[in-house]
Amino acid sequence: MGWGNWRPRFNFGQLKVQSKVSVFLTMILIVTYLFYCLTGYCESLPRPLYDQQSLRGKVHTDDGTVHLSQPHGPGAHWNVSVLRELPLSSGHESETAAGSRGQTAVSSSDNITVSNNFGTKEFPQAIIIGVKKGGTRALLEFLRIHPDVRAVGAEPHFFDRFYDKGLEWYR
Ligand SMILES: Nc1ncnc2c1ncn2[C@@H]1O[C@H](COP(=O)(O)OS(=O)(=O)O)[C@@H](OP(=O)(O)O)[C@H]1O
Repeated sequence: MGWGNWRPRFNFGQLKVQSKVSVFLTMILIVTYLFYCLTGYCESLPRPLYDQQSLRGKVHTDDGTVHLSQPHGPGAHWNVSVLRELPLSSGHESETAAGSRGQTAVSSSDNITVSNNFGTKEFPQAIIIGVKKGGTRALLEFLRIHPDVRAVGAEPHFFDRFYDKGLEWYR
C-alpha cells in the first residue's frame, strides 16, 4: 500500500447520468411553473379595483346613512350592514378628493381610474339598518355586486354589541 496505488476514482459515466437527470428535473420544474402561471395560479397579489364610469355613484348618500325601516314593538331587532363605496372619481377628481379620504387613486387618460385602498381604515359611507327578516341581507348582496361597493362580510353588530370598543374598533 503506497502512494503510487492512489488514484482519483471519478466515475464519469455516473456523473453524466446525474447531470442528465438534474437537467430533466429542472425542465419539469420550469414547465410546471409555466403551466401554473398560464392557468392563473400565480395571481397571488390583490388586484387593483377598476372604477367603471358608467356604474359610479349610485349608492352614495350625503349623510352616509340609509334607513330601510324602523323596528316596531318591544324587542324589535335592527339589522345593520355597513357599506363602503370606492372613490367617486370623474377623471380629474381622483387625486385630490380621493387622496383627502386617505385613498390612492390614479386616473388614466382613457377614463379608467385605478384605486388601491387596501389597508386603509375608514368609516363606512353608508349603513343598512333594518328589522330582522326585513330583507337587509338581500339588499346588501345586490349592492355588493356593484364593483365600486365594498362591504363587510358579516354584520359587524357595532351599535348593539361592540359600541363600548369605540370608533377605532369600528373603523
Ligand atoms: N325581495 C324580497 N321579497 C320578499 N322576501 C325577501 C326578499 N328578499 C329577501 N327576502 C326574505 O327576507 C328574509 C331574510 O331577511 P334578512 O336578510 O333581514 O334576514 S336576517 O334577519 O338577517 O336573518 C328571508 O326570508 P326567509 O326565507 O323566510 O328567512 C328572505 O327570503
